[in-house]
Amino acid sequence: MKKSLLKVRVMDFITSTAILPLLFGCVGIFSLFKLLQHMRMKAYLRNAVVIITGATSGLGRECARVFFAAGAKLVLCGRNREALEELARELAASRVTEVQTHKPYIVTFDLADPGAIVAATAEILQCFGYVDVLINNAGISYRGAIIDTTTDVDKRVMETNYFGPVALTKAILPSMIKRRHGHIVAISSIQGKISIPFRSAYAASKHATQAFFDCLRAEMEQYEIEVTVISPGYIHTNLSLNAITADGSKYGVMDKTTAQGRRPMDVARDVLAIVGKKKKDVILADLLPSLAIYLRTLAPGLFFSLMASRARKEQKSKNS
Ligand SMILES: NC(=O)C1=CN([C@@H]2O[C@H](COP(=O)(O)OP(=O)(O)OC[C@H]3O[C@@H](n4cnc5c(N)ncnc54)[C@H](OP(=O)(O)O)[C@@H]3O)[C@@H](O)[C@H]2O)C=CC1
Ligand SMILES: CCCCCCCCCCCCCCCC(=O)OCC(=O)COP(=O)(O)O
Repeated sequence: MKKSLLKVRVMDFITSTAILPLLFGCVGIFSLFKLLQHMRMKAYLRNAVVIITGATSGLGRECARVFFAAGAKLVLCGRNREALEELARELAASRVTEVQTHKPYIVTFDLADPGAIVAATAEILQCFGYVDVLINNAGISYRGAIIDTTTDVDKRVMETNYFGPVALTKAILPSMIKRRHGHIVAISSIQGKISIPFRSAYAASKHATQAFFDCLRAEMEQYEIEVTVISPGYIHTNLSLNAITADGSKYGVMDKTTAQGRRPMDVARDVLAIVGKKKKDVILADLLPSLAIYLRTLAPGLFFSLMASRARKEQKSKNS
């Protein structure tokens, strides 16, 4: 049959049957579903009390911008009060017309200090009475060979990336359980799913994060508390500059991979949508890291060989 004749026959079929109205109906229902989802997401975050840790820089700072614009009552956390105050001033000066915005509240504490976490939680609960969303975003990275790394460094990374967020989450949880409402978010990493050489402490802390919050999700379902783990790939932030090395000194280098990473503002917008949609576990990365995760699961032997070869190459370039 000629191509043009086939086209005419197909068009005839479409117009003479109920396919066209059905097609329009499906598109209409889909658009309506999307609109309702968007409205529900906006209502979920409007006036919600949202704690963001690590709001002084990078992803946390951009999350603060997008959650502020969504009408959340923000609690900005970090160690540097001046940086948080500057951000709060900037947010207050920004013009958001769509929703009513709220002056952010600032709390400074070090995630490596359990006493400070308890005091900060008490302050937040006294001020707001409750917390709707806790975003465990603060974190520190690390570069070094296991053989050279002091246990103090391993502990420092675990304290900031794992024990701190766990302690903060545990401090907030009872108030959420009482209300049978709340949402805990953990910003993990692709390195919470796969481990790459010379990142042992960081990858271990992110794997532990994934495991803890997966357990939490299961335990909290009965209280209607949501748990979301987000695993981003590289983001263009100060993470590598602030990373610590095997002896605990600052790495202080903007790695090429980090510099070429996604814009923190774009990742923050994704975080907002993921939280608004109450997703449970999301990988926010390009194809290669996503494939690497599948490879680790489906062909671990091959994945381990690739990582060993990567380690050899990195070691060689360090020695030369
Ligand atoms: N950048 C990337 O490529 C990726 C980042 N991530 C994750 O994203 C999250 C945010 O990192 P990013 O924005 O990139 O990095 P930044 O270094 O820009 O920000 C890290 C934030 O964590 C805070 N922080 C660090 N240590 C402590 C501590 N002991 N107590 C309290 N706060 C602390 C810092 O605050 P301050 O020092 O001012 O107190 C800062 O606000 C981290 O969990 C990171 O692992 C995940 C995947 C990729
Ligand atoms: C079927 C073919 C699969 C090919 C897979 C090849 C394996 C390639 C390995 C890719 C490794 C990607 C690592 C991504 C790491 C990442 O995104 O980490 C995010 C961070 O947390 C960055 O922190 P850092 O301090 O390490 O900069």
